Amino acid sequence: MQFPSYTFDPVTGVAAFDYLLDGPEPLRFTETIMLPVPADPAVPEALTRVLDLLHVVAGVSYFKVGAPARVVAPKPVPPQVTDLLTAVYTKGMAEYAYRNQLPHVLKLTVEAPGVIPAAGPTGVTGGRPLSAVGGGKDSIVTLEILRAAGLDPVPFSVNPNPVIEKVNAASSLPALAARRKLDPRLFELNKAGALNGHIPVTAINSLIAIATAVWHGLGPVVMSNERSASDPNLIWNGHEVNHQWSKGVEAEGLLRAAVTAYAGLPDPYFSLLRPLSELHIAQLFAGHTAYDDVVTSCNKAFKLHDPTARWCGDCPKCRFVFLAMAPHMPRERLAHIFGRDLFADPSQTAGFLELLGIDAHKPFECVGEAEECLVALAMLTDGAPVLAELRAAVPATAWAEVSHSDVFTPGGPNHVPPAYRKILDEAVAG
Ligand SMILES: CC(=O)N[C@H]1[C@@H](OP(=O)(O)OP(=O)(O)OC[C@H]2O[C@@H](n3ccc(=O)[nH]c3=O)[C@H](O)[C@@H]2O)O[C@H](CO)[C@@H](O)[C@@H]1O[C@H](C)C(=O)N[C@@H](C)C(=O)N[C@@H](CCC(=O)O)C(=O)O
Ligand SMILES: Nc1ncnc2c1ncn2[C@@H]1O[C@H](COP(=O)(O)OP(=O)(O)OP(=O)(O)O)[C@@H](O)[C@H]1O
Repeated sequence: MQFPSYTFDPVTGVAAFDYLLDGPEPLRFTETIMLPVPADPAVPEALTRVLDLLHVVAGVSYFKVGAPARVVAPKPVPPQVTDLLTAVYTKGMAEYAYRNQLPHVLKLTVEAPGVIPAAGPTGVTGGRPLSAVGGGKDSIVTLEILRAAGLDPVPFSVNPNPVIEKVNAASSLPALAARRKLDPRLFELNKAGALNGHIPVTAINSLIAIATAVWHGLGPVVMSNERSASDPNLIWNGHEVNHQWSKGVEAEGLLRAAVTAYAGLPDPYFSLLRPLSELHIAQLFAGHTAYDDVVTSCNKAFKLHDPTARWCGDCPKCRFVFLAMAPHMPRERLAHIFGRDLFADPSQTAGFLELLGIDAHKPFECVGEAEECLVALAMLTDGAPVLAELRAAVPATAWAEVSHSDVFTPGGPNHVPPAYRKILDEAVAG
C-alpha cells in the first residue's frame, strides 16, 4: 500500500488524502477531511506534520480492502512515528485480522523511505483544552471537570451527529467540528463483498483533533478514554485482540511520542479519565442531570448512514452502561435516560451474563471489565427479574474477588500531566 500525495487548502480547511492499493488491479482512493478554519488561517509547520501523520493513519480504512503485505509510508520519519504506524496497522487492525483470519496483518511492519531524528519539543500546547466529544457519558464528565476547574474547554467532534450536537447544546459551550468523508468507492467495494472489518477510529479522530488544536492555537487535546479500554478481548495466535485498541493507554503513549518527535508539540494529547474505571465515570456522570435527555453511548446511534437513533436498548454497550449507571441513580431516572428498564426484561439476561464474563469472551464493543460489572451487580440490592437471575448465575469464587476490587480507586498507567491530575483528583474527591 502506498500514500501517493495529499493536498491541504487553508482557505477551505479541506485536506484530500490519496491512497493506492497496488497489485494486478490497482485501487485508488481519496479521503477528504475538512478542518474548521480559524480567523488566522496561516499554516504552522506543526499542522503540516500532524497532517502527514493523519494521512498514513487514516489509510487503515482502505488497507482493509486488500490487507497488502507491505505498507510504505511516504516520507522519512523518526522511529517514534514508524512505531506508531506499525502499531496502528497491526494492533489497531487485530480484530479485523482475527475475524477475517489474516494472521500476516499482525506481523507487518510499516516501512518508511528513511529515518530522521526526533524534533525537540518546540511548540506550545498550554492554552484552552480541546475536548473530544462523542456524545456519551465519558466526554460529558470530562467537559464538566474541565469547566469546573475554570479551563474554558472547547468541545470538538468529527462528523457531529444530532446526538453530539444536542450534547454540545446542553453544555452551552461553543464547539468546533471537523468533517470526514470516506471515499464512496469503499462502500461500493464493501457491497461487492470486499474484505471489511473494524478499524482503530479513535487514532484517526485524535489526529484530526490535534490538527484542529494546532491550527486554532488551542490544546492540549483532552480525551475521555477510560482504564478498561486497554484490556484485550481475547488472545489469538499469541497476539492481543482489543476492539478498543486505539482508545488504550499504549496507543495514547505511541501517539503522544510520535506527535512530539515529528511535530515538536509537547504534551499534545492525553486522556483525563485514564486512571478511572467505567463504573467510577458513571458515578461522576450521575452528578450531572442536565444531559439526561441527550446523552447517548450506544454505537448503533453512530452509523454513518443512520445518524438519528439514541439507545437501541439491546446491545452490549447499552447493557453495560445501564449496569454501570444503575448503582448511582434511581431506576426511574435510568429508565428515562434509556427509554426502558433493561432489568425488567428477562430476554436481556444472556447479554448481561456475557458482560459478567460467564460463558463468553468480552464482547467486541466498548464495554468495561467483567470485574466492574460484578461490582455494579453487588451494589444493586433490589429484586428486579434480571438481577435475580444474574445473582444466581455468578459463581461464589467471583463474589469473593469483588470484595477486593479497586474499581473506585484511581490508578494504572496514564499520561495525565500533573496540573490536570490535580484537577481530576479534586473532581473525584467531590
Ligand atoms: C458505528 C459502528 O459501530 N460502526 C462500525 C461498524 O460499521 P457499520 O457498517 O455497521 O456502520 P458505519 O460505521 O456506518 O460504517 C460504514 C462502513 O464504513 C467503514 N468505515 C467507517 C468508518 C471509518 O473510519 N472507516 C471505515 O472503513 C466501516 O467499516 C463500514 O464498512 O462495523 C465496522 C466493521 O466492523 C466498523 O469499522 C465500524 O466502526 C466505526 C469505524 C466506528 O466509528 N466505530 C466506533 C463506534 C467504535 O467502534 N469505537 C470503538 C473504539 C475503537 C478504537 O480503537 O478506536 C469503541 O468505542 O469501542
Ligand atoms: N465523533 C467523534 N469526534 C471526536 N471525538 C470522538 C467522537 N466519538 C468519540 N470521540 C471520543 O473518542 C473517545 C472514545 O469514544 P467513546 O465513544 O468511548 O466515548 P464517549 O462517547 O465519551 O463515552 P461512552 O463510552 O459513554 O460512549 C472519547 O474521548 C470521545 O470523546
